[in-house]
Amino acid sequence: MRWSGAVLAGGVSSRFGQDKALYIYKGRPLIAWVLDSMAGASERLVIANRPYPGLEVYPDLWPGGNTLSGLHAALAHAREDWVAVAACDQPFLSRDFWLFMLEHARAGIQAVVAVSGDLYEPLGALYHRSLEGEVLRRLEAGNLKIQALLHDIPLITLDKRALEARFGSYLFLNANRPQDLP
Ligand SMILES: Nc1nc2c(ncn2[C@@H]2O[C@H](COP(=O)(O)OP(=O)(O)OP(=O)(O)O)[C@@H](O)[C@H]2O)c(=O)[nH]1
Repeated sequence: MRWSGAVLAGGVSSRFGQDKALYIYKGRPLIAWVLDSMAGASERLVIANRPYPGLEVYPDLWPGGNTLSGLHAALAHAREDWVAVAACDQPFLSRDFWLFMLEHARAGIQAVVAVSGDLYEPLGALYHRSLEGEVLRRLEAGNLKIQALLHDIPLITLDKRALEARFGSYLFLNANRPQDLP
């Protein structure tokens, strides 16, 4: 199956103190690790509101809605039906992880997402392009919570602990601050 990859990098890294997408971790920018995990995608988009030289950058189309703006732009710019969406600060996502997620994508659902208790992992998840309209409606209404969006749509959930056991305990780690990185 063909799929698009989208890395959200339109945040302001206020907790990190510098543009975290470009922070050098184990010799490479954080965003490079995330893009590498999407090597199997037919396209890899960076969703941001500033240029990243050498990368295909697409802007938010409805700015001001935090990660929901990024998700909306990812779905709007992607050319494949299924879109792998990650944050720029998730260096432990992997190719095998995305392939496993894609195995669960099927007709009639709009997302494949890890869950722990009643908390979803909205970044490091697959979304169907058909969600674009619903996401836009929520942006227009100021209803920016991705947890609420996921609660309201047909989706497949995968157990977060089981995914971490299989793909690494840091799988979903996102670095809000440099010291969050192992
Ligand atoms: N395209 C886009 N991406 C966003 C937006 N807001 C946050 N992101 C991205 O979404 C991911 C998760 O957001 P946060 O961890 O809160 O990142 P951040 O906003 O840069 O960091 P803080 O300022 O410390 O909250 C990061 O990869 C951000 O770059 C936005 O408005 N548009």
